[in-house]
Amino acid sequence: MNDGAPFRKLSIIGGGAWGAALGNLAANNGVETTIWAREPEVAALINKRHENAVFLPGVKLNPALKATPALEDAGGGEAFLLVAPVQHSRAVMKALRPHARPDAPVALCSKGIEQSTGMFLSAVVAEVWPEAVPAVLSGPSFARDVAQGLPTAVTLACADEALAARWIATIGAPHFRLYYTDDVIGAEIGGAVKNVLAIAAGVVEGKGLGESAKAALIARGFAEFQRLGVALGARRETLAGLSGLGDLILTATSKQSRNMSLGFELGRGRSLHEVLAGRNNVSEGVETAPAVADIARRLGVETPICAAVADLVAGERSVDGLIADLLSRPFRAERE
Ligand SMILES: NC(=O)C1=CN([C@@H]2O[C@H](COP(=O)(O)OP(=O)(O)OC[C@H]3O[C@@H](n4cnc5c(N)ncnc54)[C@H](O)[C@@H]3O)[C@@H](O)[C@H]2O)C=CC1
Ligand SMILES: O=C(CO)COP(=O)(O)O
Repeated sequence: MNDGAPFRKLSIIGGGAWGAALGNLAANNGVETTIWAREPEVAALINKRHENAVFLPGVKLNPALKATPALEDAGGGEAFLLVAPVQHSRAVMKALRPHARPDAPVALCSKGIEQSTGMFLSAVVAEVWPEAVPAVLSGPSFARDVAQGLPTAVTLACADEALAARWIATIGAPHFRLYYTDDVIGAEIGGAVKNVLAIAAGVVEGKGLGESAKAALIARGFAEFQRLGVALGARRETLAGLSGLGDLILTATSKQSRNMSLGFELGRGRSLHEVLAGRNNVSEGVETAPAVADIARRLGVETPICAAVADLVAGERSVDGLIADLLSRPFRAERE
């Protein structure tokens, strides 16, 4: 692909750990970058201490990075990175739209499915901000690793290759490598479903079921999201790439993942309510699990692990009962 020019002015909608890490990348590239942070104290910390001490403590950010708690003040970007939790993204996009260029490029960086509608974020954007041109950024990348300059590679999906080149120039870096695809839905599916499977992987670890069980869960989980992905029109190469298998491996094997560590606590016997009450950050898999189970049911695709996570977070079944069910499924051919 040809090189693109970076955007001159970027707005980042969402002041959590990921918004801060991405803002840092853009500011390091000389892009005038403003983060909208919902919490005024987060905006003040970024402006005054150059640190998001609430969601990404201990990491120094580029002093040129600015933040505001007023959404209207973040509307002036030539382009937008959307990094709010998925369940709040529709409301935030609606509120932002009157203050922003209607045809602005929007890169979707959050990972999940809107529970109330079963929609991926590209479909939500098409509904509430129809002239905006969407891209999807997804792949194995913990905010802390990226903000500390550790090497990372992710997928940038966009139907418009020239626009993708501009995104790559805006946030890319030698330690943050972006690989281009035009398979937007493929990139979205990986990021959403891996969070659900990471909860299951955490349960396996919390229950002490062993490394072999974990590997089996990852492989059979990958089979689920391939079946679902293909049914939704994704390409297999995307599902097997950074935004799919790559992110599944990272998230399902590291306790740095909020989804995996949440599953771990559930496996240890704590209730979902207890685990969530002790956290200020987002675990997208909790709301995405029922959405994945619904979509799969509608399409007639079998996703037993995702369905088990949906039952678990709904409080409808116990960990032990769900594990017993999964282990007593009939033997079958691996390709099915
Ligand atoms: N943290 C990471 O390593 C990565 C996160 N992501 C994705 O980025 C998205 C944001 O996650 P993080 O930045 O990690 O968040 P976080 O967990 O660090 O912080 C929570 C964020 O949720 C926001 N929030 C809470 N209630 C809200 C509401 N009603 N309306 C709007 N915003 C609200 C908070 O202001 C805060 O910005 C998620 O979809 C996540 O899956 C993607 C890649 C890496
Ligand atoms: O998406 C991520 C890494 O690629 C972050 O995962 P968690 O949200 O589970 O921490």
